[in-house]
Amino acid sequence: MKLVDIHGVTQRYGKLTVLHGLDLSLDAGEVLGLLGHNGAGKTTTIKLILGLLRPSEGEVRVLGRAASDLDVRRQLGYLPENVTFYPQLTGRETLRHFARLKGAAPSEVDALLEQVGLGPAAGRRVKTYSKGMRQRLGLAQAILGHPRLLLLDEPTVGLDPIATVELYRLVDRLRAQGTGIILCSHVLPGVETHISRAAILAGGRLQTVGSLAELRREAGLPTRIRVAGHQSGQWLSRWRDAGLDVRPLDGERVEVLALNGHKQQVLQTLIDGQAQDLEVLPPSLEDLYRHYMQRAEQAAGGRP
Ligand SMILES: Nc1ncnc2c1ncn2[C@@H]1O[C@H](COP(=O)(O)OP(=O)(O)OP(=O)(O)O)[C@@H](O)[C@H]1O
Repeated sequence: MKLVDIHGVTQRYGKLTVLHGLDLSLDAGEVLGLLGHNGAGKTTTIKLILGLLRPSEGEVRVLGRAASDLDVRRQLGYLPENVTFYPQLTGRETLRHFARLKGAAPSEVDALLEQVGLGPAAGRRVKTYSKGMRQRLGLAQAILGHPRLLLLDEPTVGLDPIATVELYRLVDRLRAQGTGIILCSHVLPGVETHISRAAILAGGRLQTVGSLAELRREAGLPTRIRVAGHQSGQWLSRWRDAGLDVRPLDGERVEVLALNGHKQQVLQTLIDGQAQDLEVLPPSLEDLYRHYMQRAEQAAGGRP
Protein backbone atom coordinates (compact mmCIF):
# COMPACT_ATOMS: atom_id res chain seq x y z
CA MET A 1 0.00 0.00 0.00
CA LYS A 2 1.17 3.50 -0.84
CA LEU A 3 1.48 5.83 2.14
CA VAL A 4 0.33 8.67 -0.09
CA ASP A 5 -1.47 8.40 -3.39
CA ILE A 6 -2.44 11.66 -5.09
CA HIS A 7 -4.27 11.14 -8.32
CA GLY A 8 -5.28 13.78 -10.86
CA VAL A 9 -5.57 16.55 -8.25
CA THR A 10 -6.47 20.04 -9.30
CA GLN A 11 -6.76 22.65 -6.56
CA ARG A 12 -8.45 26.01 -6.89
CA TYR A 13 -8.68 28.95 -4.52
CA GLY A 14 -11.65 30.80 -5.98
CA LYS A 15 -10.77 31.44 -9.59
CA LEU A 16 -7.06 30.77 -9.08
CA THR A 17 -5.88 27.26 -9.99
CA VAL A 18 -2.79 26.46 -7.93
CA LEU A 19 -2.39 22.73 -8.71
CA HIS A 20 -3.02 21.27 -12.13
CA GLY A 21 -3.72 17.51 -12.37
CA LEU A 22 -1.13 16.44 -9.80
CA ASP A 23 -0.14 12.75 -9.59
CA LEU A 24 2.26 11.85 -6.79
CA SER A 25 2.83 8.88 -4.52
CA LEU A 26 5.01 7.85 -1.60
CA ASP A 27 6.04 4.43 -0.30
CA ALA A 28 7.10 3.46 3.21
CA GLY A 29 10.82 4.06 3.83
CA GLU A 30 10.99 6.65 1.09
CA VAL A 31 11.95 10.32 1.31
CA LEU A 32 10.37 12.45 -1.37
CA GLY A 33 11.81 15.92 -1.85
CA LEU A 34 9.01 18.23 -2.97
CA LEU A 35 10.89 21.10 -4.56
CA GLY A 36 9.74 24.36 -6.05
CA HIS A 37 9.97 28.14 -5.89
CA ASN A 38 7.72 30.21 -3.60
CA GLY A 39 4.11 29.74 -4.58
CA ALA A 40 4.72 26.54 -6.58
CA GLY A 41 2.05 24.64 -4.62
CA LYS A 42 4.12 22.69 -2.07
CA THR A 43 2.20 23.76 1.04
CA THR A 44 -1.10 23.27 -0.77
CA THR A 45 -0.04 19.69 -1.52
CA ILE A 46 0.86 19.15 2.15
CA LYS A 47 -2.51 20.57 3.26
CA LEU A 48 -4.29 18.16 0.92
CA ILE A 49 -2.37 15.23 2.45
CA LEU A 50 -3.21 16.48 5.95
CA GLY A 51 -6.88 16.58 4.99
CA LEU A 52 -7.01 20.34 5.72
CA LEU A 53 -8.09 20.96 2.12
CA ARG A 54 -10.39 18.95 -0.11
CA PRO A 55 -9.22 18.70 -3.70
CA SER A 56 -11.33 20.61 -6.23
CA GLU A 57 -10.81 17.61 -8.54
CA GLY A 58 -9.10 14.25 -8.18
CA GLU A 59 -8.36 12.09 -5.18
CA VAL A 60 -5.94 12.05 -2.24
CA ARG A 61 -5.50 8.74 -0.38
CA VAL A 62 -3.32 8.59 2.72
CA LEU A 63 -2.40 5.23 4.31
CA GLY A 64 -5.02 3.73 2.00
CA ARG A 65 -7.87 5.94 3.24
CA ALA A 66 -9.37 9.37 2.67
CA ALA A 67 -7.00 12.10 3.88
CA SER A 68 -9.67 13.47 6.24
CA ASP A 69 -9.93 10.16 8.17
CA LEU A 70 -9.17 10.84 11.86
CA ASP A 71 -7.37 7.54 12.30
CA VAL A 72 -5.04 8.52 9.47
CA ARG A 73 -4.29 11.89 11.03
CA ARG A 74 -3.07 10.21 14.21
CA GLN A 75 -0.40 8.43 12.18
CA LEU A 76 0.93 11.61 10.58
CA GLY A 77 3.62 13.94 11.82
CA TYR A 78 3.77 17.48 10.50
CA LEU A 79 6.31 20.24 10.86
CA PRO A 80 4.73 23.43 9.48
CA GLU A 81 6.76 26.11 7.74
CA ASN A 82 6.15 28.66 10.49
CA VAL A 83 6.03 26.75 13.70
CA THR A 84 4.52 28.53 16.73
CA PHE A 85 4.16 27.49 20.36
CA TYR A 86 2.85 28.91 23.63
CA PRO A 87 5.75 31.15 24.68
CA GLN A 88 5.15 30.66 28.43
CA LEU A 89 5.49 26.87 28.36
CA THR A 90 8.86 25.16 28.62
CA GLY A 91 10.06 22.87 25.85
CA ARG A 92 9.21 19.83 27.98
CA GLU A 93 5.72 21.14 28.86
CA THR A 94 5.11 21.90 25.18
CA LEU A 95 5.96 18.38 24.09
CA ARG A 96 3.95 16.85 26.94
CA HIS A 97 0.98 18.88 25.76
CA PHE A 98 1.38 17.57 22.19
CA ALA A 99 1.91 14.02 23.50
CA ARG A 100 -1.49 14.24 25.24
CA LEU A 101 -3.15 15.55 22.07
CA LYS A 102 -1.59 12.82 19.96
CA GLY A 103 -2.16 10.03 22.46
CA ALA A 104 1.62 9.44 22.58
CA ALA A 105 3.40 8.18 25.69
CA PRO A 106 4.65 11.08 27.91
CA SER A 107 7.76 8.95 28.55
CA GLU A 108 8.81 9.64 24.95
CA VAL A 109 9.20 13.35 25.64
CA ASP A 110 12.61 13.53 27.31
CA ALA A 111 14.24 11.11 24.86
CA LEU A 112 12.89 13.14 21.95
CA LEU A 113 14.18 16.40 23.40
CA GLU A 114 17.62 14.79 23.70
CA GLN A 115 17.37 13.47 20.16
CA VAL A 116 16.82 16.94 18.70
CA GLY A 117 19.51 18.49 20.90
CA LEU A 118 17.18 20.30 23.28
CA GLY A 119 17.91 18.19 26.36
CA PRO A 120 19.74 20.98 28.25
CA ALA A 121 17.03 23.54 27.32
CA ALA A 122 14.05 21.29 28.15
CA GLY A 123 13.18 23.28 31.30
CA ARG A 124 13.42 26.72 29.68
CA ARG A 125 10.41 28.67 28.44
CA VAL A 126 9.92 28.56 24.67
CA LYS A 127 9.95 32.38 24.55
CA THR A 128 13.67 32.21 25.36
CA TYR A 129 14.38 29.80 22.47
CA SER A 130 16.14 30.90 19.28
CA LYS A 131 14.43 30.31 15.92
CA GLY A 132 16.57 27.22 15.38
CA MET A 133 15.62 25.85 18.81
CA ARG A 134 11.91 26.40 18.07
CA GLN A 135 12.39 24.61 14.76
CA ARG A 136 13.95 21.64 16.59
CA LEU A 137 11.07 21.61 19.06
CA GLY A 138 8.74 21.58 16.05
CA LEU A 139 10.58 18.59 14.71
CA ALA A 140 10.33 16.76 18.05
CA GLN A 141 6.59 17.51 18.06
CA ALA A 142 6.29 16.12 14.51
CA ILE A 143 7.97 12.81 15.32
CA LEU A 144 6.11 12.23 18.60
CA GLY A 145 4.20 8.96 18.58
CA HIS A 146 6.30 7.40 15.78
CA PRO A 147 4.27 8.57 12.77
CA ARG A 148 4.24 6.37 9.66
CA LEU A 149 4.19 9.46 7.50
CA LEU A 150 6.14 12.63 8.22
CA LEU A 151 5.55 15.91 6.40
CA LEU A 152 8.31 18.48 6.77
CA ASP A 153 7.69 21.93 5.31
CA GLU A 154 10.99 23.83 4.91
CA PRO A 155 12.53 22.03 7.92
CA THR A 156 16.00 23.56 7.61
CA VAL A 157 14.88 27.21 7.65
CA GLY A 158 16.41 28.84 10.73
CA LEU A 159 18.80 25.97 11.44
CA ASP A 160 22.55 26.52 11.57
CA PRO A 161 24.75 24.20 9.44
CA ILE A 162 25.36 21.73 12.27
CA ALA A 163 21.69 21.53 13.21
CA THR A 164 20.88 21.06 9.50
CA VAL A 165 23.26 18.08 9.29
CA GLU A 166 21.66 16.65 12.45
CA LEU A 167 18.20 17.09 10.98
CA TYR A 168 19.18 15.17 7.87
CA ARG A 169 20.74 12.42 10.02
CA LEU A 170 17.42 12.08 11.79
CA VAL A 171 15.63 11.95 8.43
CA ASP A 172 17.99 9.12 7.37
CA ARG A 173 17.33 7.20 10.61
CA LEU A 174 13.55 7.55 10.34
CA ARG A 175 13.63 6.48 6.72
CA ALA A 176 15.68 3.38 7.63
CA GLN A 177 12.99 2.55 10.22
CA GLY A 178 10.37 2.63 7.45
CA THR A 179 8.85 6.10 7.94
CA GLY A 180 7.72 7.75 4.71
CA ILE A 181 8.81 11.38 4.55
CA ILE A 182 7.84 14.29 2.34
CA LEU A 183 10.32 17.10 2.62
CA CYS A 184 9.33 20.42 1.04
CA SER A 185 12.13 22.79 0.32
CA HIS A 186 13.46 25.52 -1.83
CA VAL A 187 16.85 25.21 -0.13
CA LEU A 188 18.57 22.59 -2.27
CA PRO A 189 22.16 22.28 -1.02
CA GLY A 190 22.39 19.31 1.31
CA VAL A 191 19.07 17.75 0.32
CA GLU A 192 20.24 15.55 -2.51
CA THR A 193 21.91 12.79 -0.53
CA HIS A 194 18.94 12.37 1.79
CA ILE A 195 16.04 11.96 -0.63
CA SER A 196 15.02 8.85 -2.55
CA ARG A 197 13.18 10.85 -5.21
CA ALA A 198 12.66 14.48 -6.10
CA ALA A 199 9.41 15.97 -7.37
CA ILE A 200 9.81 19.38 -8.99
CA LEU A 201 6.78 21.65 -8.99
CA ALA A 202 6.49 24.92 -10.89
CA GLY A 203 3.35 27.00 -11.18
CA GLY A 204 1.30 24.14 -9.70
CA ARG A 205 2.45 21.71 -12.38
CA LEU A 206 4.63 18.69 -11.68
CA GLN A 207 7.63 19.06 -13.98
CA THR A 208 9.22 15.72 -13.14
CA VAL A 209 9.54 13.12 -10.42
CA GLY A 210 12.22 10.49 -9.99
CA SER A 211 15.47 9.49 -8.35
CA LEU A 212 18.52 11.62 -8.99
CA ALA A 213 19.78 8.98 -11.44
CA GLU A 214 16.44 8.99 -13.29
CA LEU A 215 16.36 12.79 -13.45
CA ARG A 216 19.94 12.87 -14.73
CA ARG A 217 19.08 10.39 -17.49
CA GLU A 218 15.90 12.26 -18.38
CA ALA A 219 17.46 15.74 -18.41
CA GLY A 220 20.58 14.65 -20.32
CA LEU A 221 22.71 17.39 -18.74
CA PRO A 222 26.50 17.21 -19.14
CA THR A 223 28.93 15.94 -16.53
CA ARG A 224 31.62 18.46 -15.58
CA ILE A 225 35.09 16.98 -15.78
CA ARG A 226 37.90 19.06 -14.30
CA VAL A 227 41.58 18.56 -14.62
CA ALA A 228 44.31 20.51 -12.84
CA GLY A 229 48.08 20.83 -13.20
CA HIS A 230 50.65 22.18 -15.62
CA GLN A 231 49.21 20.17 -18.54
CA SER A 232 45.78 21.76 -18.25
CA GLY A 233 46.53 24.17 -21.12
CA GLN A 234 47.16 21.25 -23.42
CA TRP A 235 43.87 19.62 -22.46
CA LEU A 236 42.10 22.91 -23.08
CA SER A 237 43.32 23.20 -26.70
CA ARG A 238 42.81 19.52 -27.37
CA TRP A 239 39.17 19.60 -26.28
CA ARG A 240 38.55 22.89 -28.05
CA ASP A 241 39.88 21.35 -31.25
CA ALA A 242 37.57 18.39 -30.72
CA GLY A 243 34.64 20.83 -30.55
CA LEU A 244 33.86 20.21 -26.86
CA ASP A 245 32.49 22.85 -24.50
CA VAL A 246 35.55 23.72 -22.42
CA ARG A 247 36.68 26.63 -20.23
CA PRO A 248 39.63 27.57 -18.08
CA LEU A 249 38.99 27.89 -14.32
CA ASP A 250 41.09 29.69 -11.71
CA GLY A 251 44.61 28.37 -11.13
CA GLU A 252 45.83 25.72 -13.53
CA ARG A 253 42.41 24.14 -13.93
CA VAL A 254 40.25 23.38 -16.92
CA GLU A 255 36.65 22.20 -17.07
CA VAL A 256 35.02 20.34 -19.93
CA LEU A 257 31.30 19.71 -20.20
CA ALA A 258 30.86 16.15 -21.42
CA LEU A 259 27.51 14.85 -22.55
CA ASN A 260 26.80 11.15 -22.01
CA GLY A 261 28.07 10.16 -25.46
CA HIS A 262 31.43 11.84 -24.81
CA LYS A 263 31.95 11.17 -21.12
CA GLN A 264 33.71 7.79 -21.40
CA GLN A 265 35.85 9.06 -24.23
CA VAL A 266 37.00 12.18 -22.35
CA LEU A 267 37.79 10.14 -19.25
CA GLN A 268 39.66 7.51 -21.26
CA THR A 269 41.88 10.16 -22.90
CA LEU A 270 42.60 11.65 -19.49
CA ILE A 271 43.54 8.26 -18.08
CA ASP A 272 45.66 7.41 -21.14
CA GLY A 273 47.35 10.82 -20.85
CA GLN A 274 48.06 10.09 -17.15
CA ALA A 275 46.24 13.25 -16.08
CA GLN A 276 46.55 13.96 -12.37
CA ASP A 277 44.08 15.70 -10.14
CA LEU A 278 40.82 14.74 -11.84
CA GLU A 279 37.36 15.76 -10.68
CA VAL A 280 34.16 14.27 -12.13
CA LEU A 281 31.02 16.18 -11.22
CA PRO A 282 27.72 14.73 -12.44
CA PRO A 283 24.77 17.18 -12.63
CA SER A 284 23.74 18.17 -9.11
CA LEU A 285 20.19 18.49 -7.87
CA GLU A 286 20.58 22.27 -8.26
CA ASP A 287 21.62 21.86 -11.93
CA LEU A 288 18.61 19.62 -12.53
CA TYR A 289 16.28 21.98 -10.70
CA ARG A 290 17.47 24.92 -12.82
CA HIS A 291 17.01 22.86 -15.97
CA TYR A 292 13.42 21.93 -15.14
CA MET A 293 12.61 25.48 -14.03
CA GLN A 294 13.85 26.86 -17.34
CA ARG A 295 11.78 24.27 -19.19
CA ALA A 296 8.72 25.23 -17.11
CA GLU A 297 9.23 28.93 -17.88
CA GLN A 298 9.45 28.19 -21.59
CA ALA A 299 6.30 26.06 -21.44
CA ALA A 300 4.45 28.75 -19.44
CA GLY A 301 5.48 31.35 -22.04
CA GLY A 302 3.81 29.24 -24.71
CA ARG A 303 0.56 28.86 -22.73
CA PRO A 304 -2.34 31.25 -23.30
N1 LIG B 1 -5.84 30.34 1.15
C1 LIG B 1 -5.43 30.77 -0.05
N2 LIG B 1 -6.20 31.58 -0.81
C2 LIG B 1 -5.81 32.00 -2.03
N3 LIG B 1 -4.62 31.66 -2.60
C3 LIG B 1 -3.81 30.87 -1.89
C4 LIG B 1 -4.15 30.38 -0.58
N4 LIG B 1 -3.14 29.61 -0.13
C5 LIG B 1 -2.19 29.62 -1.10
N5 LIG B 1 -2.59 30.36 -2.15
C6 LIG B 1 -1.86 30.57 -3.42
O1 LIG B 1 -1.59 29.27 -3.96
C7 LIG B 1 -0.33 29.26 -4.60
C8 LIG B 1 0.51 28.10 -4.02
O2 LIG B 1 0.79 28.40 -2.67
P1 LIG B 1 1.57 27.39 -1.72
O3 LIG B 1 1.58 28.00 -0.34
O4 LIG B 1 1.03 26.03 -1.87
O5 LIG B 1 3.04 27.46 -2.37
P2 LIG B 1 4.43 26.97 -1.79
O6 LIG B 1 5.08 26.21 -2.91
O7 LIG B 1 4.24 26.24 -0.51
O8 LIG B 1 5.19 28.32 -1.55
P3 LIG B 1 6.23 28.75 -0.37
O9 LIG B 1 7.55 28.10 -0.72
O10 LIG B 1 6.27 30.22 -0.49
O11 LIG B 1 5.67 28.27 0.93
C9 LIG B 1 0.28 30.63 -4.40
O12 LIG B 1 0.02 31.38 -5.57
C10 LIG B 1 -0.50 31.18 -3.23
O13 LIG B 1 -0.58 32.59 -3.30
